[in-house]
Amino acid sequence: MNVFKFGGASVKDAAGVQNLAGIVQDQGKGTVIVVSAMGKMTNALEELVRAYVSQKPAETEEHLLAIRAYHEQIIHELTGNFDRVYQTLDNLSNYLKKAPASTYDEVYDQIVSLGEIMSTQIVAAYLAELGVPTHWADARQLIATDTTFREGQVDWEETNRRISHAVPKNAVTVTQGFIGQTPDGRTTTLGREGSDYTAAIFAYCLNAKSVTIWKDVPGVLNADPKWFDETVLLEKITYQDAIELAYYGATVIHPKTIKPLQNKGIPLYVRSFIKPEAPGTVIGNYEQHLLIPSFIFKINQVLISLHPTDFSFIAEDNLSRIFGRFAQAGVKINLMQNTAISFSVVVDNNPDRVPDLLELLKQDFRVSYNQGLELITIRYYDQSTIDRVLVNKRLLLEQKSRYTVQLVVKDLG
Ligand SMILES: Nc1ncnc2c1ncn2[C@@H]1O[C@H](COP(=O)(O)OP(=O)(O)O)[C@@H](O)[C@H]1O
Ligand SMILES: N[C@@H](CC(=O)OP(=O)(O)O)C(=O)O
Repeated sequence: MNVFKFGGASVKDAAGVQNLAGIVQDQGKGTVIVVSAMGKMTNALEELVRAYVSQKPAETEEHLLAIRAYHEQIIHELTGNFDRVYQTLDNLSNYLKKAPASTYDEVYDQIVSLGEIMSTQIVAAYLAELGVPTHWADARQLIATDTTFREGQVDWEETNRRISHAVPKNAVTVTQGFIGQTPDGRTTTLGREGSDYTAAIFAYCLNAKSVTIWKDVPGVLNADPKWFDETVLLEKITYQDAIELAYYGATVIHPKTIKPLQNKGIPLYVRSFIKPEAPGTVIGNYEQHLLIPSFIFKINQVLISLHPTDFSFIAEDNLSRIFGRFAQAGVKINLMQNTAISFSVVVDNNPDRVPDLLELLKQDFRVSYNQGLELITIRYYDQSTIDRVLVNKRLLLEQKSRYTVQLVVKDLG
């Protein structure tokens, strides 16, 4: 049994859905297909949430209409029974008529999760129309999480129990990435880009033979082609290297994806949905680590520096307070460095979270911050690779370990 994951880019329009069907039709029954929201729908739904929670009816309506039109356009170009998609759109419209009744993050999950619900309803209806025996599985009833909205933590035992009974052998199962449910039935999401992780959860629970994530790139490259002109396809990668690359921000794979697969020795293929016959990249149990340097760029970073307001050093008590504040604000640390009397942290400049974090930190520390920075990570670096990425950049902070260097820079261009 194999698990396939199709991200938003692969199903951004009707041609994408048809292409997916072409790839899936060659597969045996029993295959599980995990699908993300279509195109940039998650971003569009996020904007809808912002308008709705801040009670701007005209803006809310405008976003809703755009979301409806986008899905209707795709449906119009396909054949199949899409009643369930219209039902979901109507449910969303009704939900928005009432005033927001819970926290921002909880409302976010109830709304944003519908992107995945609609994409899978479209894909399942289209596959069924082509005569593929199709089973639409509701991932909310399979992936059990806690109540950490927008970053649901998976209850593996319960999820395993549910998934192992939920996948028929005589059909292709179509399910949603990115979403789950709390014990009392409220929808959660697993964190942005979390559909790869869903594929790994299904594969783990079903002891799958392999997972394939279908992307708009030939496989895992040694740098994001959006930033680098000359990239090299990495044909084979160890789980360890893949975890490190994803952890440092190579967005081609969600960082939580690898560990469950590594634990069961399930290979992860990253292949091109544009050129499905090409072998792509395989991640597995190999001896040899990568032989060429890999580059990871993260833009829109903010460097936050903290200084105690009294005469204390940055020692255990201050550190535990600092980490507590980051956890409270739900902000992940990309890099940290301390001296005796200061502590510097680099994080993604998320407008939903960073302003609250700064307020929390100001309660205990003198805080300064520097926005609009880039974080460059090079795995298997040497001096020439560092020199290459520093052209036209001002270096603010550098951190080296045996295999990895991280550079916080300001673009001077
Ligand atoms: N090392 C890398 N190798 C290949 N692609 C990368 C790498 N790092 C970042 N990317 C980016 O990842 C994108 C694919 O991931 P993503 O957009 O999340 O796909 P999907 O929405 O299908 O899940 C590529 O278009 C590419 O720009
Ligand atoms: N749709 C969600 C989950 C996801 O993983 O999407 P994608 O596979 O398109 O990156 C998001 O955009 O965050």
